[in-house]
Amino acid sequence: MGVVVDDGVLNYRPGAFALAGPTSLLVAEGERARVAETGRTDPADAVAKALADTGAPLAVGALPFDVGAPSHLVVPESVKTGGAAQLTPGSPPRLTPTRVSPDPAAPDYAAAVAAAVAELRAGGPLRKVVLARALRVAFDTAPDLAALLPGLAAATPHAHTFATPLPGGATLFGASPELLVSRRGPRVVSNPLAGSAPRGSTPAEDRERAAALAASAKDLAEHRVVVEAVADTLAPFCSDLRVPAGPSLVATPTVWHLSTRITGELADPSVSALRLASALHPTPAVCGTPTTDARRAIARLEPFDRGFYGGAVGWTDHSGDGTWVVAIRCARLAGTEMTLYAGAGIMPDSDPDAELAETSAKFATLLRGLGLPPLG
Ligand SMILES: C=C(O[C@H]1C=CC=C(C(=O)O)[C@@H]1O)C(=O)O
Repeated sequence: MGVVVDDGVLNYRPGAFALAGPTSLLVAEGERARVAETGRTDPADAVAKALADTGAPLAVGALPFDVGAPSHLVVPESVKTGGAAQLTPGSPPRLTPTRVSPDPAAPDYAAAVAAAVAELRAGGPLRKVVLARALRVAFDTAPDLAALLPGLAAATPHAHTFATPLPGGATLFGASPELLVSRRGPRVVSNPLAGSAPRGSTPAEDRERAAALAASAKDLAEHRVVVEAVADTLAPFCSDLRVPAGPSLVATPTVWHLSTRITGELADPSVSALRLASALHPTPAVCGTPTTDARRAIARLEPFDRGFYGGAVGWTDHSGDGTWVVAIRCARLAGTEMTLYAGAGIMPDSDPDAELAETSAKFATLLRGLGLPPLG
């Protein structure tokens, strides 16, 4: 197998892996080898072995939210890469669902946030927890991802649009605004996001919301927790690590985020992108801090298994280069059932209604990009 470089438009076919960033595109098809299920261990060694055994240039796939669950990593049959981040251009199709049901219902999500706030204020170890909700959407006929992904990519030009097959025939797909880690030679980049506000409906309101987010003590503290965790994890791997003093603002079509781009030079160039991704995951942007307490709170307060939502999706090659994005703004498609996910970082001064509104704004990225009706 070789990597075919193609600067043109590349087609996505269902069952393939795709990761389309603002300046790059990778589409991988087929399954030459499945990397041995690796729950609770760092999968980087298993992937390196699979690449050495097969002589293949790279592996692709997904890490689940729960680090104790098996990852889904494969050595594909064929890989195409492109410089231009284009899937076949297209406008979003109109999807007509037969049923849309939130899980949990909005008042129950707000109650879970209130319970988390009470725990955060109680003086125990928990400092931040990310609580998610799901939207279960049913259709008469199975939606065609090949038709959906181009519209999603066009609607979210600054995100990484992705699709990755999951065990059992389902697919996780989405438009992640958050780079967990990329490695090119010795150069490492991570771009954590945390602290968010829905976009405004007029330019003036939009500017006000951005300014309020940039000045929000709650959101700045929520963001700092993530930046500190990412920097602390990367520091032992790096001879040089640059962490900006404060965050900047980035916008998705529906949400403002606080963002910090962290860059570094690897001290040991044999450390792969996947090893860095495994060390970083789960960051407090998807879990909370301390990690173990946050994971326990999530298990108690969320009524569903996250599966691969909140995990990581990406590729790593034989030289150790790779790109891994945080699996957010995403959905799981299994036949005629689609489950969308959105979470929010809960801090001691979180307002349950504001966190609910934040998750609704996050759902809107995907709903719009897929041509689904807005939340009622
Ligand atoms: C967990 C999600 O977002 C994370 C990433 C960016 C901002 C976040 C926030 O402000 O809460 C979350 O930490 C999600 O979109 O499902």
